[in-house]
Amino acid sequence: MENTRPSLSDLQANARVVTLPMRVKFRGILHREALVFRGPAGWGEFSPFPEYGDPEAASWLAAGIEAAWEGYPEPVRTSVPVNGTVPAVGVEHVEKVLSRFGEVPAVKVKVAERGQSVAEDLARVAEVRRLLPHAGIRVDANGGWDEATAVDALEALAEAGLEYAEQPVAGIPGLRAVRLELQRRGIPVLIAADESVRRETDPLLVAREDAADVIIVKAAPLGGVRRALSVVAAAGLPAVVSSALDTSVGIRAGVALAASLPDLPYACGLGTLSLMEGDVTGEPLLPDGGALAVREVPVSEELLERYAAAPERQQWWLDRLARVHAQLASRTS
Ligand SMILES: O=C(O)CCC(=O)C1=CC=C[C@@H](O)[C@@H]1C(=O)O
Ligand SMILES: [Mg+2]
Repeated sequence: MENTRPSLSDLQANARVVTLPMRVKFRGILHREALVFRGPAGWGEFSPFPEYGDPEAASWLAAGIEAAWEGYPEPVRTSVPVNGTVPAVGVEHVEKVLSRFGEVPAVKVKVAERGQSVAEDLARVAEVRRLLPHAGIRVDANGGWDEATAVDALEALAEAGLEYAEQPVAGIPGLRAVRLELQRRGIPVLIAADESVRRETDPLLVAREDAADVIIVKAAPLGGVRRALSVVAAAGLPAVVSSALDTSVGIRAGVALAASLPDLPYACGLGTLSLMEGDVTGEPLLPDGGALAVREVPVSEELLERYAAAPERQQWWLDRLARVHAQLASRTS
């Protein structure tokens, strides 16, 4: 992709930094910052979470460059099913959060939030089950449980009927141990790996180690749609496409990935614009009838201005862009 790699000044020429307000706290934040840039093939996004280091952020930049300089592969479907996403809110807020997604075939519920108990997780999941008796339910612990707590919690949660449990514990050995213990006890919960795919140097290790039944794939941390497609093909496990809490520009990449996968057995975690108050387009990629259309995203100059980040945050992102661009340039492939 050497000939499609833009120079730093190519990227800077059309780069914009936004701070988008969120409707509900997610990952502990109420504002999502993102840098978007325009290239010959359209808009791309560069929005690694602020705490991520430059080497990890390089894959996110590769994904943005793919979008803006190469475009996406041919889709094999015209829309992709999406799940609703329920952050670690109190039971009394679940209905309101769910209402923002409309009708969805599945719901992902965040669990194991720091400072909360398994009882609170069980109550949140039970409330989703009460409100949506027929939806698929999956939980995401973001590695927040230890092994013993994970097995006990999943035994209790299994009663709600889970599609899978995403990253119940941190790390590949832990995932493998929990998966084996669930099997040994006959607890019917599949294990999905998220951080153990996107934050490992080798995204295929978790599959080789037999540590998961399902992999979560995100276009930005995996270095773009084409790279994510090859990870899925090589892993040989069912894949769930999910968002990185992106603007509609980044969600478009997730949609392209989901639309190009030969098999799409699960609803995608790409409905997250329902958690956001602002976006860079007047036509956000929001779920409609439980699905997102595979379509382009017209970026709005007016919204780029309305949500423009404060000058010091713009500078922070532009400095980061320069450092990470240098990282990417120093890689051989
Ligand atoms: O998968 C979904 O339903 C929504 C996306 C989502 O949960 C996430 C997006 C971005 C960062 C992560 O903390 C989180 C995840 O862990 O999957
Ligand atoms: Mg996750």
